[in-house]
Amino acid sequence: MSVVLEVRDVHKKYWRKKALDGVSITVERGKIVGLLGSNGSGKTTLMKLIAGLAQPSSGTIRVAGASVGCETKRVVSYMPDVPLTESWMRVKDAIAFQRDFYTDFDDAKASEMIEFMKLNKHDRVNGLSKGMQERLQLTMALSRNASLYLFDEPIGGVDPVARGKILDAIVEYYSPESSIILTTHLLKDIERIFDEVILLKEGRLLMQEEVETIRMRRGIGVDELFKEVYAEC
Ligand SMILES: Nc1ncnc2c1ncn2[C@@H]1O[C@H](COP(=O)(O)OP(=O)(O)OP(=O)(O)O)[C@@H](O)[C@H]1O
Repeated sequence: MSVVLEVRDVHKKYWRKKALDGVSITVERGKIVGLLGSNGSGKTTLMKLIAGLAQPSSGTIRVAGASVGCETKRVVSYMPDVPLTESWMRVKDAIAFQRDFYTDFDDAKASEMIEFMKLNKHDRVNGLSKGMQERLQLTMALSRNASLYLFDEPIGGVDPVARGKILDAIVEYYSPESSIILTTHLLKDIERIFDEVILLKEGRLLMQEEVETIRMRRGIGVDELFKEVYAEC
């Protein structure tokens, strides 16, 4: 199976604060990976570095074989933990913005997702609830045919009933040729879609392991593992 992401010995410092401290991970194509850790462990920082929105202090990051830069930004679809939309936009403007910006934008997929997410094209984005705003961001990110999707807390504001359906949509709308890295604190709800998990603590990599291996070797799920590992936090 081919590798879509290679992170080697990455350090990131904000002044004296070490946000990432020698992190190395590899993600293969077709995998859905949970990037987990307590608050401030470095998850968003790692995503920003992979997306090319910040530079590592040292170390290397390669996406689909290329160093992070213009080329990799074309194949990485990033949904940050804050909305990407402008206050004047309606839902249709936000979608059009994404279409204009990215050549891999898939109109058919976007239309299907807008319907599935129960979004109204004519609604103003600044009038959307937190959950609806997240549905829009997810629609924008998943409507691209990217190689790597990075979702930072994608459904924290979505109600529990819709959450399950949206998770199913994530699995359905992403291509098996691509990979997803997703951060979340809603482990109980989301762990079922993970193939692997990466655990960060205070900027360091604690483990990268397949969920199946965790279940087989330790006899516990990801939610329980998380509670064990971060018990003292
Ligand atoms: N722009 C910045 N300037 C200074 N320090 C920062 C900056 N961004 C992040 N940090 C620090 O780096 C560390 C890692 O932050 P990061 O946002 O990556 O954590 P996180 O795991 O995503 O946290 P959370 O689960 O709360 O979203 C934290 O100590 C944070 O305060």
